[in-house]
Amino acid sequence: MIEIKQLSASQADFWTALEDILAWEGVSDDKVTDIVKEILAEVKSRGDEAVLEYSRRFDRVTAETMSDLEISLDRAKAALENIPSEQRQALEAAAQRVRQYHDHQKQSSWSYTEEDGTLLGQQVTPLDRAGLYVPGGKAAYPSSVLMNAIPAKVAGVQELIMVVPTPNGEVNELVLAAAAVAGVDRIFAVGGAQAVAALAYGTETIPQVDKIVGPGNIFVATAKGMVFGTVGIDMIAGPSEILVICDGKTDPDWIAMDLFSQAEHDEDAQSILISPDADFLEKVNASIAKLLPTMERKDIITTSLQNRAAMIHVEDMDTAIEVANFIAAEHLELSVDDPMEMAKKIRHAGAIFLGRYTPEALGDYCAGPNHVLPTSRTARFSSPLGVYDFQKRSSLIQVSEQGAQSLGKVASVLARGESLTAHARSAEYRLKD
Ligand SMILES: NC(=O)c1ccc[n+]([C@@H]2O[C@H](COP(=O)([O-])OP(=O)(O)OC[C@H]3O[C@@H](n4cnc5c(N)ncnc54)[C@H](O)[C@@H]3O)[C@@H](O)[C@H]2O)c1
Ligand SMILES: N[C@H](CO)Cc1c[nH]c[nH+]1
Ligand SMILES: [Zn+2]
Repeated sequence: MIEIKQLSASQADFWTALEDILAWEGVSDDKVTDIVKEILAEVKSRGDEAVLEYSRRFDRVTAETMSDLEISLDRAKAALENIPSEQRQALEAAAQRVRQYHDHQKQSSWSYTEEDGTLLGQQVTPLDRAGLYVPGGKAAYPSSVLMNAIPAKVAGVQELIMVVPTPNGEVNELVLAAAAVAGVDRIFAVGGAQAVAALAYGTETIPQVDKIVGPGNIFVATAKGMVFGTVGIDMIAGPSEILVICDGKTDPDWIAMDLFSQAEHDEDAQSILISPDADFLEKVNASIAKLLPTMERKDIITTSLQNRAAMIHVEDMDTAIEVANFIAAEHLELSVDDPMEMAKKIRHAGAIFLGRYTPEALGDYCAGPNHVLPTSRTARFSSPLGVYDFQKRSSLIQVSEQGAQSLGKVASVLARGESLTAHARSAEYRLKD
């Protein structure tokens, strides 16, 4: 019988117990840090040769040269032609919804003109070249291809370089088909820290990019953290998480399966249920015991639930909200009568799924919003991957002759206060008297 931690928000040590459950040990592993540092240094100095060596070692590919690891766009288009039509239609339907949603996020340049003719504003431009990391070690993620590539395309990024590991040299046809649907420009069958390093520093074959986006395991996340500064990154995403708040009136089998849906990603994934109804928590425990043996990935789910899941009993919904805001989960399901009212009180969550008919899984594939989301409590300060991650802003300043008189005096005083004489004189040269 699977043992899931049962907590009560009224127990004396509740908040410390919760913090223990939320702590993700993977983040502070010195061994991983050392391995990733070495991989980055080797790829930086030896380029393709090092990428090939690591791909042979970690992904067991048999490629002789880096060009063997480039997958042509014709190959991706052929994959799209050859997958079953049901899969092609699903990919295209999902892509269309993701595109439509992200179209709303596109930011435009803006400016305003002051009375004296001075113009101020921001010019919004896309990145030139983005690197898309598509995870592929334990499972293949065509949906992540769409979620990474489509916002970049909407932003107007000129070149999208996708990397994806192909364990044992096995290429996933749906991943390639998704790359064709989303308009990726180049694809390399490379994963892990070596892929991140290649995108960050560039190699003889893999072009250097301006920003690397996309989720991945601890090696990928650590590498992204280390190359930040050389290139931009979207976020450091940890294992998937789901938090469900339920009033006890949803079918317990539905809630059990929603918890499984994230647990099946990874042994380190986290699933938490909060309810004011103690009997309901028991019913979900029973559903879990009943449904677990039917799951294809029951071993991963079992480890994830045993190590990282929790059932939390609360006195009322206000406490449920307080706990949810503390957890700041990647995905938050509000399985209650009036989810919209409750959502107004949620301050921290990557994505909020409203109502009993909105399982998180629909957001993973086709609702439209991005599924690359802040994890490990980082929703307190970061947001879903979006078009804005592929756009940057330059300030626009055009001072009129008249404006230069008033601004010049202010700047001159402040510059002299900082003992920066060249600044002061530069402003003063434009003064008429
Ligand atoms: N947040 C999201 O949107 C999202 C989406 C999909 C997947 N995910 C998460 O992404 C992760 C994917 O992980 P994954 O492992 O399946 O694929 P991955 O592509 O992230 O990692 C596979 C790579 O890890 C490297 N690696 C493995 N063992 C290594 C070792 N001992 N030393 C050095 N390098 C090693 C290999 O190079 C391999 O190519 C999961 O945690 C999953 O939950 C998140
Ligand atoms: N739930 C994952 C993000 O945490 C995304 C995903 C891809 N495929 C299925 N799920
Ligand atoms: Zn998922």
